[in-house]
Amino acid sequence: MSGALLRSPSLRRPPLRLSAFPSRPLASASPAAIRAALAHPSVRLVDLRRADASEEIGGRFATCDGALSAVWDGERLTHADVLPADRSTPLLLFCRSGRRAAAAAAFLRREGYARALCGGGPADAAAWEAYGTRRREYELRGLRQLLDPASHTLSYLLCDARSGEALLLDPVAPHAARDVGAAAAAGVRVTHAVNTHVHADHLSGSAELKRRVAGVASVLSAESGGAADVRLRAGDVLTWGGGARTLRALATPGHTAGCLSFYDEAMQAVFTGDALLIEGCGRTDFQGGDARRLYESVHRELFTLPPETLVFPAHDYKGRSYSTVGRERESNPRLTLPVEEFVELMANLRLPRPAMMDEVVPRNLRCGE
Ligand SMILES: N[C@@H](CCC(=O)N[C@@H](CSS)C(=O)NCC(=O)O)C(=O)O
Repeated sequence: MSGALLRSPSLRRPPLRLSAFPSRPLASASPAAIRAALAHPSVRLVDLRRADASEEIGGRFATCDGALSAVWDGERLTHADVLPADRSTPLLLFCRSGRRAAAAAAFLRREGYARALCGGGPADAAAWEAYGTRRREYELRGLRQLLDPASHTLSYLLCDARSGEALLLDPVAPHAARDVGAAAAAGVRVTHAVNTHVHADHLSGSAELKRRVAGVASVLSAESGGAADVRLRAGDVLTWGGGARTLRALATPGHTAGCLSFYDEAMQAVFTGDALLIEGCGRTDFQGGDARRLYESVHRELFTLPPETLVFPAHDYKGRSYSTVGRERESNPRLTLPVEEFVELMANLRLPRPAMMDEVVPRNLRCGE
């Protein structure tokens, strides 16, 4: 059977019951219905976009406080388990214009989320207005989020159009050509390949980028014990983009001994490596890992940032794109535990060792050489 036939909705799904849907199933809810949903104490907001400059309108990425990140692949939510298990929870879905949200809301209603509503998006001014004070705007300043599906690593291309420079955070070796191409497409050239830590699950792309682009500097923390062109310490500020752009290194050890997070205050964003993940955190069972240290450093360095700060982790295993400091501080299921319970939980995760660890850690101590 052809792929097209296999994907045909009519063959895989029961026929639609129109009575189960709003009268305009592929339109956004009315502003009044959006306001009513927002007033519900257990409503969950779901953003179906990647936090990526391609989703900006007029140079601004607009979103809503507390929104969950989820992925709509055109047919389904790729990881439905990011949603609340209780299917009676009211869900207000949004994207850029409301198109993806409308299709996803209809899908979720079929899946039993009877109160899933399409809440439009920032390109639908009437619907977006209804979100009132929950709306928030960011300048992503040319950010591109790039995924390695094999290791679920999220790399970040930060572009500075004015200087023509770009910085790559946590590049993955097999994707060096893609990353250089993404920079070229944005009209910029990579100058820095920054590693939040010595990764254990994939080979750092820093060395491969250096081979492909003259003048790239690899960056790693000094505390990691590794070698790099630039070795940073906590509190150091990495300046790039012709001097116009900065990343402040925050010490967030505990997943490994030398983990740094990078704060871009102008972007209102923090790149957390494997220290803070969306609704999770990095494991602490190798490379100088220490659960208590992780807990304390995340609470001290990250949870004290402004709550609206966007959180960009180096991994997500459920396809999510971003979170915020406020959301993680309030509801991260691990890091909201009392410290002793957190330490015990982390000691009992029983995760398998990353398959490539023995091969990649020695090389990542040299930024992938
Ligand atoms: N299965 C993967 C490794 C998965 C894993 O261990 N992820 C790490 C980050 S990469 S070292 C982690 O900290 N996970 C936390 C968690 O709760 O999952 C592989 O084989 O490479």
